[in-house]
Amino acid sequence: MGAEHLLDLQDLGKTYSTGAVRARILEGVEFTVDRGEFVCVVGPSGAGKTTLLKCIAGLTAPTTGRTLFEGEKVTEPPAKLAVIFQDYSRSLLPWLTVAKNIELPLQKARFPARERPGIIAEALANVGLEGKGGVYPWEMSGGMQQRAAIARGLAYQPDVLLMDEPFAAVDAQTRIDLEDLVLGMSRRLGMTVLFVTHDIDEAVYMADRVVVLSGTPAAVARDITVDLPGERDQVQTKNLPRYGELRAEVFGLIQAAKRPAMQRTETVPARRMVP
Ligand SMILES: Nc1ncnc2c1ncn2[C@@H]1O[C@H](COP(=O)(O)OP(=O)(O)OP(=O)(O)O)[C@@H](O)[C@H]1O
Repeated sequence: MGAEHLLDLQDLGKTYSTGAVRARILEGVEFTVDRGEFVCVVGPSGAGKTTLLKCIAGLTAPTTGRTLFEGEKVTEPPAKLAVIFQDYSRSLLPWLTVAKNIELPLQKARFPARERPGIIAEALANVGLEGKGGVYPWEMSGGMQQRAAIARGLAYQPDVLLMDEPFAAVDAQTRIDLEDLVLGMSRRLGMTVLFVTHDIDEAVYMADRVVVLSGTPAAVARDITVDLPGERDQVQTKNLPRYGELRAEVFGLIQAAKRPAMQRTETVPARRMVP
C-alpha cells in the first residue's frame, strides 16, 4: 500500500548548538505534501526556511520529530528527491559543459549510458535550453544557469523537487520568466514541488497551498489553500480580488511574526566544577 502523503512532516524541530549557545530555530512543524501538489513555504527572513528544507532533504538531522518521504523516515538525502538551491553559480561545475553537468547525477543513479543523451535533451527542452548542452555554465546568463540547474534536477526524474529561493539571485524580469517556466513544467509533468521563498507575491502566484512559518522558534502559523484558478497569468491572476485577499492574509501573518517575540537563544550554564 502506498504512503498516504508524499511528504509528511511530524513534530519537526531543530536546535543549533554552538558552544554553550543553543538556538531553537524550528519547533513542532507539521504539514504534508501530496503527489502533484505545488506547496510554497514562506516566512520572515531568518525564520528557518532553509533549515526546514535541509531537514526535509536529509541534509541535516532534526532535533525532534521526523519527515516521512513516501512513508519512510528520512535519514539521508533520498534518491528520488532533488534540491535546487538559490546559488546556481555554485551548484553547476564550471569545468563541465551543461550536458555533462546534467549527466553527473544520471551516472550516479546508474541510468544506462545509451539513454542519457535523450534524457539530457528532453530536460534541456523542458527548460527552454534546446541545443545548449555543449555550452559551459560561465558562458551563460544567470537565468540560463538557473534553468540548467533546474534541468539537472529534473533529468533524473525525482518524485519531488525542493527549491530554496531559486530565483533570488536573478533580475526581476528573469524571475517572472522562471516562475512561469517552473509552474508550466510542474503542471505539464505532474511534478510535486516544495518551494521556499520569502516573496509573498511569488508564493501566492505559484502555489496550490501556502504554508506560513512564524513564531520564535518557527512553527506553521497557517496552511492556506490558494483557491485561485489553476491556470496562472502574471497580469490576470494578480488582478483578481481573491489574489489580493490571499496576499494580504500572508502579509499580515508575516508582519505579526516579525514583532518582537520570545528569545530563541539560551546559554547553557557551564557545569559546576566538582572539587
Ligand atoms: N549550521 C548552523 N549553525 C548554527 N546556526 C545556524 C546554522 N544554519 C542556520 N543557522 C541559523 O538559523 C537561523 C535560521 O536560518 P535559515 O537560513 O534556516 O533561515 P531562512 O528563513 O532560510 O533565512 P533567509 O530568509 O534569510 O534565507 C539563522 O539565525 C541562522 O543564523
